[in-house]
Amino acid sequence: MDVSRETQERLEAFVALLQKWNPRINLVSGRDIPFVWDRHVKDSLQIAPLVAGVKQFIDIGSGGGFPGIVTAIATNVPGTLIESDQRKATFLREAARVTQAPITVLAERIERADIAPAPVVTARALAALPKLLEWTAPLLAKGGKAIFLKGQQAEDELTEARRCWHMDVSIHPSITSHDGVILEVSNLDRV
Ligand SMILES: C[S@@+](CC[C@H](N)C(=O)[O-])C[C@H]1O[C@@H](n2cnc3c(N)ncnc32)[C@H](O)[C@@H]1O
Repeated sequence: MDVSRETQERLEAFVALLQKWNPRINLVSGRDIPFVWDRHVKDSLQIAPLVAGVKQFIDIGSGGGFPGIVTAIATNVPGTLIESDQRKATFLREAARVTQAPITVLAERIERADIAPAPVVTARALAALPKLLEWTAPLLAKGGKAIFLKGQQAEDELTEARRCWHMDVSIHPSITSHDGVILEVSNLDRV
């Protein structure tokens, strides 16, 4: 995905910070450190076109900032990143300061988050779809959509989730992982 030079520089500053902090906090697997750009940044960048143009987004279980920080940098859409691990939350705040990403960090458990719903909720590598939807529903504004980066179990998780939820789902193939998909979920409602 093409990004502007300014975005590229902000993303590079983010990756440099993550590489500096990772030995202390384990934001991503140590084995991934040489491949952060391909495995994590590019993977997260894929959802930028799906988020661009909305007023705000919420990213749940943000960890080291994937996709939350990358999305905020690439789109300049303001985001709230919910991450219960205090050390990771501190990292995310520092990443926002260094990169000028327009984010707010909520160092709280998702199920306790008391914030206004947003038109987009994102998540990556957090939980199976039924649990993700439980967490997402209260945070999603009416008419909004959820965007989940999922692995090869996505089809099975969708089957399971449809027992409890009505929803429309667009499935986009991942360009960074041959068995990964991006689920775009709208019209979410309990069965
Ligand atoms: C496997 S990591 C994935 C992080 C990131 N989204 C990524 O793709 O690299 C899951 C993250 O979600 C956070 N998390 C898990 N359950 C949570 C909850 N109930 N509330 C807030 N954060 C949670 C964990 O602390 C962890 O940082």
